[in-house]
Amino acid sequence: MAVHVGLSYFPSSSPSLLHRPPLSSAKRRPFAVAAMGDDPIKEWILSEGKATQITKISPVGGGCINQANRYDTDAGSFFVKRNRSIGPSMFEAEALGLSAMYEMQTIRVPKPFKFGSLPSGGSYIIMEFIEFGSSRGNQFELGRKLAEMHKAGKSDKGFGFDVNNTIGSTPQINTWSSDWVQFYAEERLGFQLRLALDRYGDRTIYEKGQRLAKSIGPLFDNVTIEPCLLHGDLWSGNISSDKNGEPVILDPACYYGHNEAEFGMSWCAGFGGSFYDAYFQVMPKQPGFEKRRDLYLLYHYLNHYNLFGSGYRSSAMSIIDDYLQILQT
Ligand SMILES: Nc1ncnc2c1ncn2[C@@H]1O[C@H](COP(=O)(O)OP(=O)(O)OP(=O)(O)O)[C@@H](O)[C@H]1O
Repeated sequence: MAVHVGLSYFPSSSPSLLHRPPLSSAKRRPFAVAAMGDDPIKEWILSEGKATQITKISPVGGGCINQANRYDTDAGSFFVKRNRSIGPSMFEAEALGLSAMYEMQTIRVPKPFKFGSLPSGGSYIIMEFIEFGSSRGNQFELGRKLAEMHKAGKSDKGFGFDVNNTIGSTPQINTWSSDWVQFYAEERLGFQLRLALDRYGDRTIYEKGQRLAKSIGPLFDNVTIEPCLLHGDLWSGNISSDKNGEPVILDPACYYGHNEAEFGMSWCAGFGGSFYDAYFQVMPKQPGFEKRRDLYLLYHYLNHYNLFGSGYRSSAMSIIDDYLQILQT
């Protein structure tokens, strides 16, 4: 029997924070919802994927959260990720993020084809397979193309995204907001600070961090902030290049936000001078960029603290202390 799945974003077993009311289906579903057969991946590849035979299935290493495979067929290769325990909401968010970036036709991202539930539990996503080249690619091109994506990817709904997603495995709340400073203070910093309080009982970082979150307004004086489509989790593990040396970005946590927030993972992205030069040629540097830089690192340091423990606490705490001093709060 064909069963429709994925009619709500998050199954009832998911953390309630992830739940968002469904939007109108016409608006939010560029992908058909998968019907469940014995092997929905094979079924899709052999029907809409236009293959008549799958010649080889091989594992792809490198990811931590999901199991990845390459499917070779007579209609080309597909990249498939499976998660044995999480429902389709996570891959729906990945598909919507990839699709939003793909549509900009600026920087290369894999085209997402399908996501759905697995009959044995868990979920899958099928996307374009990209043959990676041997180099990390050209930093100048990466900066230029990323800036072009930021420039092209505008939103008339404000800051946020149509679905919540995850940053690492931490929920990332994307409820639309017209106010970036409030969005960043509450949905980014505030969310992580509450998590640190719940997870570690860390009242010091929570209270100081909340003081900072309420006082960041002056850091944005004289800046016009437009919502730009962000990859959201841009570190070296999610950056590659194709056979032609063109940059490719993968595994996003997309939302529309201030473009500078894209550099929040720069401490493990290896961006060099030519990357920033090219980026700012397309998206000029805004007044006060340097003084906001650490603020955007803070969200990811807090997330690393929440995900991986106390090794990241001091980095987050010293950013908070420095800003409290600068802002005299
Ligand atoms: N579209 C693609 N085509 C070919 N290979 C890919 C593609 N997307 C990802 N890969 C490769 O597969 C590996 C795993 O993918 P990915 O990082 O998306 O997995 P994940 O388990 O979801 O992520 P993570 O655990 O890193 O958050 C990547 O390191 C990359 O080398």
